[in-house]
Amino acid sequence: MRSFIKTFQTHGFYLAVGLWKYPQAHCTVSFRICWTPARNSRSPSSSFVWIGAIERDGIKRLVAKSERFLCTGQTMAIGSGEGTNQELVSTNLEETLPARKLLTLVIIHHEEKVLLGMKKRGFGKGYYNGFGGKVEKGETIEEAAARELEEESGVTATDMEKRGILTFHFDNDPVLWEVHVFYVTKFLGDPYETEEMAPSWFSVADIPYDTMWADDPLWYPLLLTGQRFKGDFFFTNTTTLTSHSIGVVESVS
Ligand SMILES: CNc1ncnc2c1ncn2[C@@H]1O[C@H](COP(=O)(O)OP(=O)(O)OP(=O)(O)O)[C@@H](O)[C@H]1O
Repeated sequence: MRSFIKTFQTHGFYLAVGLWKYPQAHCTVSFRICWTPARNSRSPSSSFVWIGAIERDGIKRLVAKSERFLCTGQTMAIGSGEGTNQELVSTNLEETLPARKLLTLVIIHHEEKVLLGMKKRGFGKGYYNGFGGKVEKGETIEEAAARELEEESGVTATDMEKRGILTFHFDNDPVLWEVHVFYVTKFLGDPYETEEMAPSWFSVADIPYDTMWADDPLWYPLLLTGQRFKGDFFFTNTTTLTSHSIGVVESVS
């Protein structure tokens, strides 16, 4: 985590400006706080105005407009509620970010065709998709992508490149799903049917979007034309896409 916080004093007011960067979580938290000094040491709370923003994957959200500030000596805490008995939300802003689950998705594009698998069980059963799954403890995202590809299709990628990050928000799940998308054109072995997936080749013009996740037609064209991208997708009832934002980016690392 990289961070800075600066405080200023002027005309009886204090001003704090801060910035936290969380490269691991692709996230930046910034804030400006203006507050009046505490009236006395037994009443350390003072009124203040807070303007904060969380920027994640290039998308900025305003997180708060005003709250109460607990200021005791050199320590500062962000709280909600009134008065000095306010509930402490967190002294560590990282804890206020929503939980994320990391997943991978590998798309093989070879000789004008795309390899997709019909999912035979579990999440997304009945849909064609690339190959992937959850990142397990102790492995990198790249290792997870290579492992899932081998487990689900029997092939080994030799030129895997990360090309996209997609965040899925489901209205029935507080955990965000962060899917790292990898592009492969070279591989070893012949794909075969496994317990989880039945693979087939499709020409680019015949990708079966009708039997795929609703977000897929929004980013496959970017992937297949050499672009890098980041997107946010909001689903209700697990499979209905209600809104989204997607953009081409320079780098996805
Ligand atoms: C919502 N829109 C979506 N659009 C496109 N692809 C989506 C997706 N949502 C999930 N995916 C992918 O679906 C796979 C699920 O993986 P999933 O079977 O749950 O993982 P894993 O193999 O680890 O599970 P089990 O071993 O069965 O527990 C995984 O590649 C993930 O990236």
